[in-house]
Amino acid sequence: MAASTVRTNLDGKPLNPLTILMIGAGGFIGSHLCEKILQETPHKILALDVYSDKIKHLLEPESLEWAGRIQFHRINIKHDSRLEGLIKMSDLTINLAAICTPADYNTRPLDTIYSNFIDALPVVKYCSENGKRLIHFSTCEVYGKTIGSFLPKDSPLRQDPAYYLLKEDDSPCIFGSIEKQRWSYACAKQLIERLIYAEGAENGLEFTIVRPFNWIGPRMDFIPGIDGPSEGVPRVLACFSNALLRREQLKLVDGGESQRTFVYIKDAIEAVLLMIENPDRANGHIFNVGNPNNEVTVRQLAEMMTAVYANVSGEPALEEPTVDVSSKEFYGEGYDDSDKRIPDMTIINKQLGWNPKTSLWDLLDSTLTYQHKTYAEAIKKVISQPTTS
Ligand SMILES: NC(=O)c1ccc[n+]([C@@H]2O[C@H](COP(=O)([O-])OP(=O)(O)OC[C@H]3O[C@@H](n4cnc5c(N)ncnc54)[C@H](O)[C@@H]3O)[C@@H](O)[C@H]2O)c1
Ligand SMILES: O=C(O)[C@H]1O[C@H](OP(=O)(O)OP(=O)(O)OC[C@H]2O[C@@H](n3ccc(=O)[nH]c3=O)[C@H](O)[C@@H]2O)[C@H](O)[C@@H](O)[C@@H]1O
Repeated sequence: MAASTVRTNLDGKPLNPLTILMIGAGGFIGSHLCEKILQETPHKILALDVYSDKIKHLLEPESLEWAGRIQFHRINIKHDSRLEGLIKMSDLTINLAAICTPADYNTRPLDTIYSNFIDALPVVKYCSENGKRLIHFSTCEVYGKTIGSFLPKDSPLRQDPAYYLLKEDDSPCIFGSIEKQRWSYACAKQLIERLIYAEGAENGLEFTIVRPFNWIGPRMDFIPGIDGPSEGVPRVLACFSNALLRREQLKLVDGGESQRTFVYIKDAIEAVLLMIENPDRANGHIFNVGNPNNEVTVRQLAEMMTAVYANVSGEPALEEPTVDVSSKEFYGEGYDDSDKRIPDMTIINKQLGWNPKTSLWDLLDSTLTYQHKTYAEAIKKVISQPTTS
């Protein structure tokens, strides 16, 4: 960034350098957000996480252009008295910390609820008490299931956007029964959203809530047995990448009929930077951030990833690249699913003028090129090792 450039926000006001406390900076979204802020803005980051592997390249070597603008704090927000001090030192707090892999929601519901609700409480409280701005990461899962999912399969109303389009200020939150522990995450996220909203209404907290719709790209989650637990189940991008790298079949849960819209992480991060730098337009709002043009069923996603990976790796795809598995077998008791997730973009368009750019083919191409370069050799080594009995 040229030192002489005067950066302005969407209303033409000059931008002053901010100190940003980023909680969960060492995760997938945090690592991309740190990169963007360091490369394109003069802001300082206090990066807080229990892990730093995904931002190691930003922390060292110290000779990098942004040395001095990022400081890592290895802190668990569950129990650390330094949290309030860091919030006080910052102009803005961004909270990304969460357990957010669906395999955990029904198998570790207590950890999921504590992580997404209880552990976020002090962050909200300290921001509110100290008059500090908060950008909190929620999820599109707060919408749960669509109204249309309760209609008969052949109902023409299912084609009507009124029955599936997810709107921040209008759509209801529809979860399954309490035994369906899948919804522990969505419910905890919904309650923290309501608490933040109430802090805004009653105590004047300046807040923005982000609802990401399946952001994907490099550094998402982990590859089991390589940089994560060998029995771990990450989100779908990493599950399918892992299978492709190992030349195993991609598992389609309950037929792979659920639909998702995927957005490229680099497009989504542009939206977050707009929120950071335009508080007058972002405060008090909840924003869907997704790409309504990139909708596929999970089965279609598997087919696309198989085709792209064959191209990227130069290895032909398996003759039968996918296999059906039941959700009970894959995730265990208590799993349930969102049927369809299309974000309404009216609010983010109006407030921030943001639109996603990258097609699903293009984002899968760059992401799977990254996965191949990063993991293919390591996987080959693991596979060639004799297994111990
Ligand atoms: N990736 C997506 O598409 C997506 C979609 C919806 C919502 N979200 C939300 O966005 C946020 C970030 O998601 P992500 O994909 O980067 O997940 P991630 O798991 O990669 O990142 C979360 C980070 O928070 C850290 N963390 C968790 N608990 C902590 C604690 N107690 N103290 C300190 N650090 C802690 C983790 O170590 C991790 O680095 C989450 O709140 C998630 O619910 C993400
Ligand atoms: O990314 C989001 O916007 C949100 O949604 C995700 O939830 P989900 O999309 O259900 O999670 P994925 O693991 O990405 O699964 C997507 C779909 O693929 C299916 N799947 C997953 C993995 C697999 O190997 N096979 C498979 O068919 C799942 O059953 C689900 O229908 C996670 O809950 C969160 O990270 C986040 O809040």
